[in-house]
Amino acid sequence: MSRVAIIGATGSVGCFAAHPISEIPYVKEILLVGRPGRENLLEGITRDFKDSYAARGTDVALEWTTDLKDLAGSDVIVYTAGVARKSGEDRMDLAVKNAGIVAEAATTIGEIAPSAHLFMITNPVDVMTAVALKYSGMKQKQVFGLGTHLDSMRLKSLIAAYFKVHVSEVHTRIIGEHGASMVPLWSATTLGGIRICNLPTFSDLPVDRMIESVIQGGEMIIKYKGSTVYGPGEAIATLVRTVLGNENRILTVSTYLKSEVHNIGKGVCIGVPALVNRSGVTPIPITIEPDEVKAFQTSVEKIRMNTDLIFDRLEKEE
Ligand SMILES: NC(=O)C1=CN([C@@H]2O[C@H](COP(=O)(O)OP(=O)(O)OC[C@H]3O[C@@H](n4cnc5c(N)ncnc54)[C@H](O)[C@@H]3O)[C@@H](O)[C@H]2O)C=CC1
Ligand SMILES: O=C([O-])CC(=O)C(=O)O
Repeated sequence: MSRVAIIGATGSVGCFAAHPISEIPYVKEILLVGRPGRENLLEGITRDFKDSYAARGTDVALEWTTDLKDLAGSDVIVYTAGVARKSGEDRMDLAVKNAGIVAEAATTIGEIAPSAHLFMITNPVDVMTAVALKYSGMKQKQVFGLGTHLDSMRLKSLIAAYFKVHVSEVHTRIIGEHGASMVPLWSATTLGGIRICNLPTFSDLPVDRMIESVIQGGEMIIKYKGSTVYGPGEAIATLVRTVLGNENRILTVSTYLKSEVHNIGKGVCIGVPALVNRSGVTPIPITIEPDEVKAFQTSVEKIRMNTDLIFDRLEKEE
């Protein structure tokens, strides 16, 4: 039975994620981690959750801490701490601020919990995954980010609604940046197991409008309600369950690339299909259409440039 720690647990996403994570059958302990000075808030959140566990009949031990040393023995560490964007900002605008926070925490995590899986949520998530990987010194398999999994779920929902089918009938994938340069893989999108491009109605599908809606998905929610919570929270729980349950699912997460996608992106952390199980995350080799290759190349270069800028800055600050 496993122990999951959530760093940034007083924040919107970290706090909500504790709820679906507590429903995962393999989870026995949850540790909520917050900053010093937030003790009362952490105690309040913990008491409130414990009431919900009693009401639901959940047998999970829930504790809180402000000391990263308590991360020892964690199987998965979900990292949600840092600044969130406001409406009108780009996720990349958070890079400088969040990189400093992530680098410091990742260094400690690498020392305290070197065999845990470190699962990054903080934005810009692809760059933060690279920072966490470098500063934790942990293995590539162990450090991964939510990447374009949530974007893929947003597209899945739009396609299911368009065709009026259950979401489970739709398989789709967005790769690349968790941001404006994301790349939808229509070539890998199926409806009831049939490639969507082979459906007579495919030409009517408003693909550009759908992708624009996914790109703007987070922005619109932030504009209307302040933060995205339930989508990311459930998506986080899916990844935690897949790792702890050794479920061998193929999910689109941000991971360290070698040559898996047409030899593009060596050394960059970015969203690609990956096998996810108890040993961690392994990108799977794929072949995609020429226009998708081109778009992925553009997305990779954007993330590479921003990651390099952040690494330079962090090195100068050291
Ligand atoms: N990858 C994805 O799909 C998603 C990523 N996010 C990202 O997750 C992060 C958290 O989002 P929210 O929970 O909405 O933000 P929030 O503002 O509600 O919570 C932020 C949390 O980080 C902590 N924090 C802030 N500054 C810190 C510092 N200097 N050191 C340590 N901890 C610090 C706060 O105490 C709080 O617990 C943001 O970067 C956001 O962009 C959010 C949703 C989805
Ligand atoms: O949009 C944001 O800033 C939060 C996020 O990454 C998402 O919900 O996709």
